[in-house]
Amino acid sequence: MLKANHVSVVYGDTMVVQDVSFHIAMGDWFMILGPNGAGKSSLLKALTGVISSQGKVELLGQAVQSYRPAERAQAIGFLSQVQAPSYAYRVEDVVQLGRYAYHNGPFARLKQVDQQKVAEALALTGLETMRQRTLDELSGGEVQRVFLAQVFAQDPQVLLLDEPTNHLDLAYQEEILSHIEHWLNQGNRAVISVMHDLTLARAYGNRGLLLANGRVIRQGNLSNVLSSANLEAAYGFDVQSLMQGRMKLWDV
Ligand SMILES: Nc1ncnc2c1ncn2[C@@H]1O[C@H](COP(=O)(O)OP(=O)(O)OP(=O)(O)O)[C@@H](O)[C@H]1O
Repeated sequence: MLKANHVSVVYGDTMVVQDVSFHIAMGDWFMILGPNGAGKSSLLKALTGVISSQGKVELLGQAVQSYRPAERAQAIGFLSQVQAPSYAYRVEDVVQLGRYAYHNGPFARLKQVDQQKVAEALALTGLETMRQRTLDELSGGEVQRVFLAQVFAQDPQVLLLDEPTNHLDLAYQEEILSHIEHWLNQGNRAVISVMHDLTLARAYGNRGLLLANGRVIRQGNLSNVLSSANLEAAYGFDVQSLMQGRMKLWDV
């Protein structure tokens, strides 16, 4: 459903993503992994077509750069790393904005299908009872769920997520990722996410790639990608021994 062919991203005179190619099939949860500054977010943004890149990204057989903005928003849902609402919007208003791509302007009257998609998104994220509350009355994890509900309401075929569990405690991490997994399992969909937590990436993803200094160290099934040797090549130290040593702290 999505193919990246020889994608590179250049800022000024620095190439931060170098000649990356991969494909994603329906049902995949594809993880983009690697250390800080590796180029993960830049690659994700290049996939959406919102930043210019070299190479080609093809979504559903069409170059993503050639989509009109509304068409693109109907195909791709993008959840960025930082959600900083500057106004105390109501939960249902934020979720309804996910239907913006299907209308002429944000104040258009919602049709029955829009109401249904909003209701489904609120149900999928467990926000039905909070729909009248304002964002300033919610916890950080609940706010993250609201923005996830917004991209669910958008009803895209591919969801791009930049660190969806950032700043969330363990319970909320599991909750958000379970909601995404549930969404993915409804069929004809795919998820691509940038993740720092390698254990969560293993638990929820099936395929992915490991980036370091803008280059792919390895891609494919995560069990192969996340080998001890690949992790050491990407992070510059023995990641698996560190994680295993930390796990021993929990032995009683
Ligand atoms: N708009 C920009 N202009 C110039 N340089 C940028 C820009 N955005 C990111 N960079 C640089 O590009 C490199 C890759 O950044 P990117 O955010 O893609 O990395 P990342 O792997 O997502 O990092 P992190 O894990 O820290 O979020 C970094 O060196 C960063 O400083």
